[in-house]
Amino acid sequence: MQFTKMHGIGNDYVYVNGFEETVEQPEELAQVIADRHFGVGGDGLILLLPADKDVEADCRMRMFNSDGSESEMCGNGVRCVCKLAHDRGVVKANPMKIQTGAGVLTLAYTLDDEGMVSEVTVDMGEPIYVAEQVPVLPKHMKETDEPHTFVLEFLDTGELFTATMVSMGNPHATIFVPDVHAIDLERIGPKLENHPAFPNRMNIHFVQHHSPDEVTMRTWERGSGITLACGTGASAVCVSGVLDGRNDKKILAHLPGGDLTLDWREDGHLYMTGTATEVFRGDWPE
Ligand SMILES: N[C@@H](CCC[C@H](N)C(=O)O)C(=O)O
Repeated sequence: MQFTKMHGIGNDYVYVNGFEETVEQPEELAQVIADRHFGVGGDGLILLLPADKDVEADCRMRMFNSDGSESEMCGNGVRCVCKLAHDRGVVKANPMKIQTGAGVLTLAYTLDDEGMVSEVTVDMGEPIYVAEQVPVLPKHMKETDEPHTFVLEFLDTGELFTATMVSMGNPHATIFVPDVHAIDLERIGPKLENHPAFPNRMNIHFVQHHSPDEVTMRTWERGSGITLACGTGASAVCVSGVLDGRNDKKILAHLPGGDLTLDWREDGHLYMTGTATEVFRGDWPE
């Protein structure tokens, strides 16, 4: 089976072109192929597939975290799927329509001097910020004055975290802090991901504002742990900041692996712009 290693600002996945290859058990494959010591290495596995027959789209993305769990969406991944589909000659449409677990998304892209996709703007659709739909279980948290913001408590240590909940098709909790680098993400991340308030677990983001249009964020991803970037997460961060009155509707987000631009426009849709990069190709198993 041929694979391609790609990343969106350091959020790296092993990609398989399902127009050419068949993957029997993606949940199992994700765990072994994404292993950074015994496999190719990555934050998970992403498949480029034909769209379902009853869906109007150019192709389909399925994404699996490194623990084998499937997520509805991956913002950095969908930009790379767009690049893979275009650069391999599978889809040439621009804009391109990609079926995901969060619906059919529209992506517009620019090409580099060699005619390969370099930067992609994704219409991420309308964010969801009704707590029950994220989903979160309010009975396990303390309410605040904002309907989408709750206080979470660690029962063992008594630590409190005020988090704003937004779904971009997948669930995100954003915690605003004065210094993002002071957070012990390795300790706190898994405890928040698996908090009883989150029936489907949770992607966790700590965010520091520099100004109303510039933030730095660090992420603990559901099913993958610490990653260098999260595109759905950055989108949720932008929306959470607007809901909490902390930032403008258009922001620049600095993530450990690079930058994304997020724009929550008048049409109610969130637009994310960033790069997509191919690193190498190979055969699995060798
Ligand atoms: N890194 C991704 C999100 C991947 C899925 C996430 N871990 C989940 O389980 O929802 C992104 O760029 O959005």
